Amino acid sequence: MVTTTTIPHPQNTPIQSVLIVGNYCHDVLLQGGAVFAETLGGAASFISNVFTALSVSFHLTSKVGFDFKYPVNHEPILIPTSKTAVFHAYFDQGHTENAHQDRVLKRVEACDPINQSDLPDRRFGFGMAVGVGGEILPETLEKMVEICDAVFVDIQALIRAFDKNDGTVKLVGLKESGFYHLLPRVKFLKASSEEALFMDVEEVRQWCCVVVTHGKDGCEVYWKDGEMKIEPFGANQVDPTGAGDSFLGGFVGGLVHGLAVPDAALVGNLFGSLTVGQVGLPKFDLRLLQIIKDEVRRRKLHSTCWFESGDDSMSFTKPGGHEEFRASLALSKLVSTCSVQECVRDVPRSAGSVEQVIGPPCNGQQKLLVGSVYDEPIKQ
Ligand SMILES: Nc1ncnc2c1ncn2[C@@H]1O[C@H](COP(=O)(O)OP(=O)(O)O)[C@@H](O)[C@H]1O
Ligand SMILES: O=P([O-])([O-])O[C@@H]1[C@@H](O)[C@H](O)[C@@H](O)[C@H](O)[C@@H]1O
Repeated sequence: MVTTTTIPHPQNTPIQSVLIVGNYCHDVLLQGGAVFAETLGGAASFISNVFTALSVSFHLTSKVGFDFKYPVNHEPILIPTSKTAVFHAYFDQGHTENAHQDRVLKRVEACDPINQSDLPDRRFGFGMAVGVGGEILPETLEKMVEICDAVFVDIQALIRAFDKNDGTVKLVGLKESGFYHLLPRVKFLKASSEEALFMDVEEVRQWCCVVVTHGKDGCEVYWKDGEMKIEPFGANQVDPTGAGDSFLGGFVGGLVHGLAVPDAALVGNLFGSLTVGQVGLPKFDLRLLQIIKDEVRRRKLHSTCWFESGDDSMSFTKPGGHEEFRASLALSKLVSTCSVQECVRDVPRSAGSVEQVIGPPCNGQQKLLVGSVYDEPIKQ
């Protein structure tokens, strides 16, 4: 259905392959009883967007139905007998008794699960289990830990349950999820502060590293022998959707580039903050990206990723210059607020093909009003 056209970036050759597993979905955002945006969604779409921005190569295993309506540059598996997963996000139904919850999510359509046999038959350095609608099964995660050196899991892929009548997303305890026994084979588990209430961080950190994101307050990393807070970046939030996904994309992208955990978590915080400033899937300013990539390259500590060598000792210590790295990333954000900008965007060129081009500024607010190339359905 959709083919990929990649314009090579001479000094930005994609590095080290990552396996992303999770379905794309259609997101409908509602406020005051009305739809204010419809966008491509799913953790897989936000993460691949960040990976493209950071020149990280990846393989995507994602399923959509016959009604999938967005142009994407990584082809999902089309299930002709199924519909694409759809989520409705209600921004004015947050439970006041739960300060962690900023929206109520309903899964109004589900797509097929991702089975072991859907995964590619080769090895990867990194795997990401990032389902949104219950599509990742315990056996799927089991195969991922077999074929990937280091697996990163978004807890939302494991603990979501869906109301039988209206699809309202509820969370179940991690222990009751059916995935608990696999945690010792997982490298990182990421949870938002709301989701972290459904696990015992003290217990889980004995088996795998845990990253808890705290919205505007940044994130916290827990490992067996320690923990640390990673400072946030400022943002003017217009839509929180995908912040956690983009965080994970930036975090893993940083690790793939050879950063230590605290520096990679800063890159995660940066992409989380860039995402909340736009509605739906964010577009990134080209100059901002170049600065981020230059800074990341300068910070690279290892020629290969640290867990390939099996040596964790240095990875959790904030390396010298961490604060300076944060300051330079913060400065890079200023570039995107300048008036004359250029942006990288994926433009549908003909039925079923997309191409990356550099174009005029992308203004997050504008996206809400006029839509964007990502938001534009493929014309039938
Ligand atoms: N309002 C905000 N300002 C700055 N950064 C934010 C904001 N909201 C989220 N982020 C960044 O995105 C990350 C993920 O956001 P969070 O809301 O915790 O996840 P989720 O989208 O899964 O609920 C945070 O750790 C932070 O780095
Ligand atoms: O906002 P976030 O928690 O990072 O992630 C979101 C999911 O929770 C949601 O189910 C999906 O519809 C969104 O597109 C996005 O992936």
